[in-house]
Amino acid sequence: MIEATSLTKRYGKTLAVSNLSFTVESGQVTGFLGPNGAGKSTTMRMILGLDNPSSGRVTIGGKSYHELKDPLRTVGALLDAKWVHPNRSARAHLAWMARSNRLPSSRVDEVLETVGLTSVAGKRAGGFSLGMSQRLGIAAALLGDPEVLLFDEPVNGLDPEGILWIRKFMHRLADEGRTVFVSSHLLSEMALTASQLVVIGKGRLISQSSTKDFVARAAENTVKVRSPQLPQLRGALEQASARIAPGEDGSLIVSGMDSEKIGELAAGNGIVLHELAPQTGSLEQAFMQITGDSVEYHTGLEIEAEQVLETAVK
Ligand SMILES: Nc1ncnc2c1ncn2[C@@H]1O[C@H](COP(=O)(O)OP(=O)(O)OP(=O)(O)O)[C@@H](O)[C@H]1O
Repeated sequence: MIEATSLTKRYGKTLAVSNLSFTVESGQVTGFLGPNGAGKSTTMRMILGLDNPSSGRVTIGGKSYHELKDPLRTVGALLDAKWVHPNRSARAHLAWMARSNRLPSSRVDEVLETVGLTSVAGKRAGGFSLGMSQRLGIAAALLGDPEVLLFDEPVNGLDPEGILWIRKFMHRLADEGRTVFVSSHLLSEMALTASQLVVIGKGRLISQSSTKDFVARAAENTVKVRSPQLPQLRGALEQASARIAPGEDGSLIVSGMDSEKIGELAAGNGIVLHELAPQTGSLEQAFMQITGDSVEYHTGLEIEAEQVLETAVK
């Protein structure tokens, strides 16, 4: 289990992580979701003792990374798949890692087998595709047979086959009872991979919940309503506990109530409607809205994300 308590990290004037508290349980995949620059990598580095918190604390099984007796047997991580000597073979790379961390050399062939790299184990890692490099990085993370695994944006840049492989592999690790914590900036990807979500924006916690609940919240549709009797309509909606936000051209954007109910409510109160239009956006658009002000910069990936999502839900 990973537990962060009021975790905070400053880099000069930048508050990269701010008062962040969350828990990651074993036996399931937990997604760490946030737009670019939200503070995911910084948090992961703090979990792994590669960065010290400015304040607060993060523990693995109750201990900070520096307090762990045998860190690699407790926690494994994939942060940067290209972190490997290009002229070394996959086997030599893992053997070197095992030796320098006092792990049994017998693990090398075991983990190569686990990630399906046995047949290319003697080849130069420098010639590996991104997908193969990711697998090698995962093999390295598994060397110490750790209970906790951290993956930072593991599917970035992978083809659909590579994405599917990683997703299945994570489920397998969780089914073995391990704690799996995986970061991503794509809700569509996390919706298919993780059963729990820790969502952050600009270093702050936005929500921690089951993926099902977060997706339901993100996908909640709104209804645009226009009426010449706006104050009366607003009053009736508020009384019926609908949520209201101002829209364009004096319209109201209503959530928590579908268009049929709004129409009936208006009719029941003798209110004239000029427009009653359900608004459906993509899940990824809704996610961008939820994390709204917390986006540091947009990348254009949102469009790609929508396409992935649309394929995923078909
Ligand atoms: N070593 C550092 N020095 C100064 N600022 C940093 C450093 N590392 C991260 N930051 C800043 O902290 C914030 C959070 O960055 P971080 O890389 O943790 O976000 P992220 O959610 O992992 O995003 P991305 O997916 O884009 O890497 C950003 O504003 C970033 O510029």
